Amino acid sequence: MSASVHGQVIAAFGRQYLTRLEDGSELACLTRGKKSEVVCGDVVEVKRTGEASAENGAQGVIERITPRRSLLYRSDAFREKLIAANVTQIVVVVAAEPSFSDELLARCLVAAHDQQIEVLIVLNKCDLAEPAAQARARLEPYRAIGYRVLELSAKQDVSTLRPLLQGHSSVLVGQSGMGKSTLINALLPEAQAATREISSALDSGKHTTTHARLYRLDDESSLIDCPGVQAFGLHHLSFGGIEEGFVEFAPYRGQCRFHDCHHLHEPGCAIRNAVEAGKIDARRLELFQQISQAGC
Ligand SMILES: Nc1nc2c(ncn2[C@@H]2O[C@H](COP(=O)(O)OP(=O)(O)OP(=O)(O)O)[C@@H](O)[C@H]2O)c(=O)[nH]1
Ligand SMILES: [Zn+2]
Repeated sequence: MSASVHGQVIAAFGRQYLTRLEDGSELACLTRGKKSEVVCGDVVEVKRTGEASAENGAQGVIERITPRRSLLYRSDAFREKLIAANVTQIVVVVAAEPSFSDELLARCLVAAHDQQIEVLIVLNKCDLAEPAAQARARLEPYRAIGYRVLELSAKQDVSTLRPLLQGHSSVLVGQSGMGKSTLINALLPEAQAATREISSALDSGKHTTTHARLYRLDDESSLIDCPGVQAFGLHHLSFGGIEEGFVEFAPYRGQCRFHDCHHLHEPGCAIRNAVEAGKIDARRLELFQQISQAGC
């Protein structure tokens, strides 16, 4: 029996995982049991189980997941979908066009706040002047409440993004079409090659574009690319948890007339009063109402 070694999950393909071990080598692994709770970014204890065979690429088994610094996940009433573990920063990619969902953005920010993960919003395709101006205006409320917004054009230059990834374990999320792949390829020209290698190590090339991957940028920095998200359910968060994720509500929380105010139509609502006074953006309250009333 060989001893366990530590590694980090760098790709997840269904129930198969590629791990990078402490010595830099990579090992394809399975988990024990049926339910797969392992996610990209997890630091795991791995036991070697032998050489790969033609029908089974697995060469190790994940014995244990070490405690996570953070866990980003989405959920609906039925299931949870893990996104990334141990990240310190979420990079939400939106684009000048096609038009991005500000509800999805708001949901990502709530999830990040819950896990105490830093947020960076990247507005891509800023070479498209007119749509970029409109997108910038939609992001203005986010800047105003303190979120960092970096404008760039992934097709032209991503050098301004690099220093903001330094020292972080970042996860890149965004709707399909926002230019996430273009961004990754510009940051990591070797990423496409890595993807090919990973898919040959696991699962013979299936699912190449549909699962998360972790890329190392340097010794202190890494980047997880995950599939385009269209929905970000927050079923796992309470009303209060969602409220906290609307950070600009903080000064007014607990000041409504009713202790259990939902900030909908109740009289004496401090949040609605703040909107009327121009202290809170009206669209943000609308998003809060949508998200908190959606039941997830
Ligand atoms: N004008 C312009 N177009 C861009 C830029 N970045 C990406 N695009 C285009 O936007 C489209 C979507 O880009 P992708 O990188 O495939 O987007 P994605 O977010 O990875 O989308 P999925 O692969 O569907 O998840 C492509 O046609 C890109 O060429 C940019 O900076 N400027
Ligand atoms: Zn209220």
